[in-house]
Amino acid sequence: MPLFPLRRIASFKPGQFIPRLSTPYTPRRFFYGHISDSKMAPNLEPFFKEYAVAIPSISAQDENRKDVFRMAQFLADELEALGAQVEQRPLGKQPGKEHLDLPPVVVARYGNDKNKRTILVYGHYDVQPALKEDGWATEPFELTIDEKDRMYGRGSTDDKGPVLGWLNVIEAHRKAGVEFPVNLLCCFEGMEEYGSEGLDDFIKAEAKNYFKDADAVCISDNYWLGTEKPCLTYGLRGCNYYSVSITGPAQDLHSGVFGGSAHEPMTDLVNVLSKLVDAQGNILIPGLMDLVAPVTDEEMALYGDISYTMDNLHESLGAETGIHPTKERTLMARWRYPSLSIHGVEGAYSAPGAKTVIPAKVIGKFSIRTVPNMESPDVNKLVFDHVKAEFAKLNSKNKLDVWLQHDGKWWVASPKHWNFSAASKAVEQVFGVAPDMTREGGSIPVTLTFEQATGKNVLLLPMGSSTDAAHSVNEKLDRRNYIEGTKLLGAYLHYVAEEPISA
Ligand SMILES: C[C@H](N)C(=O)N[C@@H](Cc1c[nH]cn1)C(=O)O
Ligand SMILES: [Zn+2]
Ligand SMILES: [Zn+2]
Repeated sequence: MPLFPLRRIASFKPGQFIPRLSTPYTPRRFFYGHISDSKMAPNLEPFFKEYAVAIPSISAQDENRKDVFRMAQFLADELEALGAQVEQRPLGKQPGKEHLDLPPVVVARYGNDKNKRTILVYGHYDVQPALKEDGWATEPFELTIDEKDRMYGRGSTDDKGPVLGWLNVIEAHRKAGVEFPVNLLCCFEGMEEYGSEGLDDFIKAEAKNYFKDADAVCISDNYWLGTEKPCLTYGLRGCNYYSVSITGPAQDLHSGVFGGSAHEPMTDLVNVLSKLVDAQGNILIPGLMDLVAPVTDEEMALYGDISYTMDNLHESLGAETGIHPTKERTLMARWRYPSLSIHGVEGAYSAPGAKTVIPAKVIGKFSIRTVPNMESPDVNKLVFDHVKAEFAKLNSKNKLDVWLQHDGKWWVASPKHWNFSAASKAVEQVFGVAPDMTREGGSIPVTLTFEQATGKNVLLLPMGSSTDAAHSVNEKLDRRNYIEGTKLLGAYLHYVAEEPISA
């Protein structure tokens, strides 16, 4: 494959004419839902309000399930319009919530040339919850672009931007009249932010069917370590998500009448939660750290070379509240040690004001990010035993229950594979630097499943940067990352086509 088409794809700019293209190239899909951007406005469709960031496809909230389905339909329609063969595969009912259908997996094939490599790309079209009242400066489901070309909106970086990046790559090739370098298989799911319910079985079933031609897998669903230098990622932490409920009185109580004379669920819960993790991030569950693989000298030597500073951490935190004094210790805490986070309490009074209520039932939520060699059943046993033992020490007459909501496995692979070499060359082509090789603190539950079920190498190729605030308020994707990231995905596919077949 000559480099010419690659250069052409990798060097166009938004709004710039490229050969054989009658209109300026604009990755228009992402800009549906946004009208005031003058550069993009001429290319917007009149029905813009319906799409992409504008669809609140929140998988964790039952009332948004219809929106998750709408988002699947949007993607399927877009892929079909681009000439892909698309199917929406049902996954059945949601376990534990049988009144809800799981959103479909949108699978697609673009190209079926036996002489080309086949790349399977995975992404997710569901998003985390978001409310303006959480502290967003703009409406979370209206894409808003500021004067620094930062594109704000829930899902912008996690993971609608990267998913649409793959579609933009197809569109760019079609508009430019450039032959597509590989066959592309797409697998886009709608439950990733809720533990990828149902997808493991689907991947295992399709590994030797729909995905059988895949030569390698690429996932664009994580972030650079900083804001300037891209990275390729070869490891993820897992995630075990727990709920602990405490119930007592038959209904909420007046604290003046019952305070001091009844065991209070919220008091018990706060006591139990305080025994999980200390203020320095140390997990207080006996035996848990014994499950963690020891650090080797070889691994220790890797951290120093990574382009990361404490300033990068402070920039993405928006504060100087890091726990550890050095970048090495910070990266290890994020990549290779477990962490325990307390996320919230259902049933507790959280509105402004001073209501003097004693909640009758509260449910605390926490999760543990897991690492090699922690196995989920071992972690669960230690968690359940510890929570029950700490509750027993309170001598409360309330009732406690603790359970696992969902778990996802950690993953660490070898980056010594043509899949990573191709991505590395693409980063150098598009950004002019060699990428850092990183692991990631977040979780993409199906990564290991793809690796094991297909037997193929899996690469994580992120588009967004460390300041994107995924899962937080004011999530954004910089326009530069979106445009250059789209080029990166395209260039990667061209380099994949050039990698020696024997590798
Ligand atoms: C890294 C990826 N973009 C992501 O955000 N994954 C989620 C997946 C999840 C949700 N519950 C458990 N895992 C994450 O890491 O929180
Ligand atoms: Zn994601
Ligand atoms: Zn996410």
